[in-house]
Amino acid sequence: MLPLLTSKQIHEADAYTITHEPISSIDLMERASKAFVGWFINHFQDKQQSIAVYCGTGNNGGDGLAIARLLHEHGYKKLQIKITRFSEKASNDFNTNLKRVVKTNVPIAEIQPGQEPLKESADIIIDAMLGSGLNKPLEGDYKYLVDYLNSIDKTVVAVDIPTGFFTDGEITKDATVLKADLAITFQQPKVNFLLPESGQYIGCCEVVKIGLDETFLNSIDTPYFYVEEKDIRRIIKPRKRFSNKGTYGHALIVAGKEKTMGAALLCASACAHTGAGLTTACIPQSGLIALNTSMPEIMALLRNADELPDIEWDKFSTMGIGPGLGKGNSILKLLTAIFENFDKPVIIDADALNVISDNHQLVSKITKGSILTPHMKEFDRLFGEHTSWWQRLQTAKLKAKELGIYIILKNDYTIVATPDEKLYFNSTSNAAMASGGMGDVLTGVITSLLAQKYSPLDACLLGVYIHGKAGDELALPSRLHVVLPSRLISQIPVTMAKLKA
Ligand SMILES: NC(=O)C1=CN([C@@H]2O[C@H](COP(=O)(O)OP(=O)(O)OC[C@H]3O[C@@H](n4cnc5c(N)ncnc54)[C@H](OP(=O)(O)O)[C@@H]3O)[C@@H](O)[C@H]2O)[C@@H](O)CC1
Ligand SMILES: Nc1ncnc2c1ncn2[C@@H]1O[C@H](COP(=O)(O)OP(=O)(O)O)[C@@H](O)[C@H]1O
Ligand SMILES: [K+]
Repeated sequence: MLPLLTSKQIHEADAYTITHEPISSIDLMERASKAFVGWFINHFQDKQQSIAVYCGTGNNGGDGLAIARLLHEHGYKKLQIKITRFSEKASNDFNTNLKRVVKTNVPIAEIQPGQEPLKESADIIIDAMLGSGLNKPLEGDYKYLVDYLNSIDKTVVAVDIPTGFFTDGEITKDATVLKADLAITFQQPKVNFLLPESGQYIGCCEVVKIGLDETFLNSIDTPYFYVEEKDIRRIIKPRKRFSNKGTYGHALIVAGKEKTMGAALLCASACAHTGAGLTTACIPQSGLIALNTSMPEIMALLRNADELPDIEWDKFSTMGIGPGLGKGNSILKLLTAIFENFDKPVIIDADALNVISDNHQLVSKITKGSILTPHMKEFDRLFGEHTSWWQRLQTAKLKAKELGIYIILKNDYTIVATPDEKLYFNSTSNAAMASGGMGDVLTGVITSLLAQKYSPLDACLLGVYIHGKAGDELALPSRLHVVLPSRLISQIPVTMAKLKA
């Protein structure tokens, strides 16, 4: 699990590494700059392209100067450096790197406060003006320059962090940020890179390791974690010899109504494909033929609008409730009955979440350890309108603790909030998965894992990861535009096998 740090904590890790490795700060800057250049030269191989390196006068600018020198040494011919002398202060490492780069004869221009930006004609802009030292929104000279650079629509590669972008805290709607096609960031992704609001500022992000002290990084107290494949490999369990269907639990999928039976079918199918020993779908009579013809493996428990279905509570290991279920009084009664009679954690999604939003007294009745899987709109219906994802993170953390539940906030980097106030960011999935029914599949996957006796936390982390990974395996190699949920379902056993290999 990679702990994600705030800017302040990254500065602490920086200082710790300098003292304890030990390494001088100028050498650490050189290491970071080399890591940047290593990635850059692999991806921008045309050495005839013109490159302008914009440098502030802090350490981000110091990196920029070192990067310009290293690119010069690698044979990049058309380099120029532009220093923003907007402050009288300059860091020691900036000054050292300035002395070093002067010897290369790469042309250097300085932009003074109040000066019109120099007309920029370079093909590529390397942004090394401000990084993790940003301490206020851009205004004045920086804002003017960044607005100009944004207006000329060049390829921008940010060093560590785009100028003007706060790595933690709320991203305000009117922020001025130098939009980066690519951010090559040091050591680890920054929390705000993983939130949807960053999409308009950062085209894509690459993380390059710079050798900060790993033991120290892992010891820092943070609620934010990034889930990697090695974490998932530790969680996923093998199918054992002599096991039988009873070993892997019996899941009940409570879903579907006449015109949204597809949601129930997707959810139940995903549940079976993820390995539940038995799957039963609690559906209306109108869906029975569809269920029996499309998935003979799955059993049916019929329900009608007028009375509660006859659920044998002890029979089921867990329940996944909500996809295509519909709303209204009968569903309210059904949910209430489940919360009153079934004492194991359940998974609550889609319409079931909306019924809870409309009947807020149900929130406190949700069985402890249960898992809610809202997308952004369902989340806001449940817990109130939010104007930013940072706010949503804080609410998810608070509510997961208060209610003793797990909240899976679905997104590009889906977030799992836990009762012990941690937030885990998933690292798989892609935009080809933005297709109706994909959330129903996720609910089936997680229900299946809970039925197989994974703890709620492991079921959340593993389920979200597998779901996204199956989508990645299908979409990324051939750059598929779209992956349909039913296709993703058939990939799940393959994905799980690879993770266990
Ligand atoms: N561990 C790592 O990851 C490593 C990090 N390294 C690099 O160091 C970078 C961080 O460097 P840094 O701390 O010197 O901060 P940086 O971003 O250059 O800002 C400098 C000054 O800008 C100013 N300023 C702030 N906001 C402003 C505003 N809105 N408008 C105008 N001015 C503003 C502010 O001055 P002040 O406001 O205090 O006068 C501040 O002191 C990091 O991103 C990475 O590139 C590597 O070299 C080595 C390992
Ligand atoms: N752009 C995207 N990048 C990554 N994952 C995505 C993207 N769009 C959707 N997904 C994933 O697909 C699922 C969509 O869930 P949801 O919105 O509930 O769909 P539905 O209600 O249609 O079943 C979520 O797991 C989400 O993480
Ligand atoms: K920068």
